[in-house]
Amino acid sequence: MLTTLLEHIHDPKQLKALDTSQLLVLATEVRAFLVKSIAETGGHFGANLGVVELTLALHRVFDSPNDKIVWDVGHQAYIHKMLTGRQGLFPTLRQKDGLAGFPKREESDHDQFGVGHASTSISAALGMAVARDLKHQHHHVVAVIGDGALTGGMAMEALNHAGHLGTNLMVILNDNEMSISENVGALSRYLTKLRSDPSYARMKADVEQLLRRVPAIGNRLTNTIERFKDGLRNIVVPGQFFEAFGFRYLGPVDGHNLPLLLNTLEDAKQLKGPVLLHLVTEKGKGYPSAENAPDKFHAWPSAKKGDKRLKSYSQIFAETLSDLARADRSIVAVTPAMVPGSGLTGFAVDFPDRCFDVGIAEQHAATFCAGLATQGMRPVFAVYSTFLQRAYDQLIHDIAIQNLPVVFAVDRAGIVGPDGETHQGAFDISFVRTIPNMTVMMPKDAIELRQMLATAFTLNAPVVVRYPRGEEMTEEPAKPLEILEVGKAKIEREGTDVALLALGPMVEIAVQAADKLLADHDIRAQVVNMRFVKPLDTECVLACARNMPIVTVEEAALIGGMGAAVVECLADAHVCAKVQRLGITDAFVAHGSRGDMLKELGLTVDGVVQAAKSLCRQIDQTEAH
Ligand SMILES: Cc1ncc(C[n+]2csc(CCOP(=O)(O)OP(=O)(O)O)c2C)c(N)n1
Ligand SMILES: CC(=O)[C@@H](O)[C@H](O)COP(=O)(O)O
Ligand SMILES: [Mg+2]
Repeated sequence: MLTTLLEHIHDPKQLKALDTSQLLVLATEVRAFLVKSIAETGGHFGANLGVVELTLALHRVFDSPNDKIVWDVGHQAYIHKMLTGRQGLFPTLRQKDGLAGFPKREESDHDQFGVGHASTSISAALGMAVARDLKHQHHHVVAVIGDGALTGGMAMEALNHAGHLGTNLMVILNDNEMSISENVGALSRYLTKLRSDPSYARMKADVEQLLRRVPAIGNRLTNTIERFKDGLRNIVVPGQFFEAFGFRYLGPVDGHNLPLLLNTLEDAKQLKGPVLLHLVTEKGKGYPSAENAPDKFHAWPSAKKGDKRLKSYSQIFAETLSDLARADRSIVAVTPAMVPGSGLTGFAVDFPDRCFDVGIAEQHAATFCAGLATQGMRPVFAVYSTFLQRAYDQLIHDIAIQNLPVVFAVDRAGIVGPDGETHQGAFDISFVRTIPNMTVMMPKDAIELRQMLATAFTLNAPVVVRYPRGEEMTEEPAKPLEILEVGKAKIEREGTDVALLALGPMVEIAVQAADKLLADHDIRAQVVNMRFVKPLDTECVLACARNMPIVTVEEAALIGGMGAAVVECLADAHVCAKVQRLGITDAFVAHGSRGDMLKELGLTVDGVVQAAKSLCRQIDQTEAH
């Protein structure tokens, strides 16, 4: 049987024994393995194909885990995982109890920093470098950051600090001109200039040659000459931006030329102080469809939908927004580098002047919305729940205190599935509900999502509409869209034995649980679609609590969630009631399918039935005594 080089790599140290031609063979094998494996499991695709040579070169030149390699976002770390003893786990990628889709410290000593969100690598690597210095150690620290992630404010803050400290740190900028979709912004334009202007490369070579010829004689003269050299460099040598931050800039270098990469890394490794190595790579390299449409192959494309009426919540949000925007010219959409994920591709085409991709910059996006709102615009901040965490102070300081009418379209709220801990939308209710002036709602289905968006624009205050990752059956909405009464829950099913207070997609689970409770246990459950977490329908909650025990069901953290709001309401009204809360317990939810993880949390029909049954049994026992 034919064996491959890759099969025999269990430790990156083994790469040191391979010559360049063997490494080139290995690169081909890695690509083939990656394509086959991700086609089976799904996962992040294009970014990994783009760093095959880089990852091989890094593990050949550096000595992981003693040398620290820190990946930004981490969606491109699959090859790193393959080369560090985890190749056999790829069939379990992003599945429950399987290999994680991002680096995780508990998974391997080679994963130096847990990640999933963008723009953290330079800060984390700098922390590691400073710890090394304080402990008088001598290893290398390397951060690998993409051109998209570099647009994040944190990356700039870290460059600023690293340049100030001046310690040994290598930052590798993996520039493929792409974020998930095309990278945007002035910095991106600057990188394009560095990459593509042949005169830069020519001038750089000429100047370096000229500088080498200038003789260094005598101290005073040397200083003058050095100043002259620096001046010349600043005029014509690319990388001025990074040099101004205190980094030595190297590049641009072809990130797919393995021999060149090996030499460049070996040289760069000898340099002292902060160094930025600018690599030019291609997202999707080696897989033509991904090379031609890197945005579509950021992750392996999901199977085509069979039923045309099945749409993602993101699509329903964006279509509704387009309808509303046609009627109201003040509506604008703002997204932090998530045009396709948020469903905004069509909106961006229809309203190019009213759709703003601000790059990976959630903090800026929030305050940008605030500014728009002060001028009478109606900004919609389309953001994943997990990434909204980045903008908490902006939410309070820039939006809520001034009671500005920003609509937060909070996508991926609840369990997201295969991305795991870093991406679960667990906390938004807890962190938003505590802020004065905020309204928080969650639709049970597509129709309600449309109604809630329309309702949000009737309020002259900040509003969160949260909705899950997933698909919904959708019919053409009745027009005009019904405006909901703010703070009013809806009783979906009358009952007398137990009240199931549910939020979002959990309403359907509760309805099915009520059917089962009646059929199998003769328990009549009342089902309430809470709709609003804030303001809470306290009248409805108290009416339920006075007559029956309560089970709350939500796809959100229990601490601070909708159930917590119900319990606060009872405490404030001095009403004693038996309440069982179902939701995300005080632990991070790992990766796995959405279904698997909801099951683990008891957020299923059976989970609700069990909880309701046991509450009713407790009450029967109390009454029997
Ligand atoms: C704070 C944050 N916002 C948004 C995202 C979603 N996201 C994941 S990868 C990515 C693009 C990153 O682009 P780049 O760093 O250039 O890496 P590439 O995929 O091009 O290799 C985005 C926007 C994220 N992970 N974290
Ligand atoms: C790495 C990252 O943050 C994104 O690529 C994320 O995985 C996208 O998630 P969705 O698939 O839910 O859009
Ligand atoms: Mg990129």
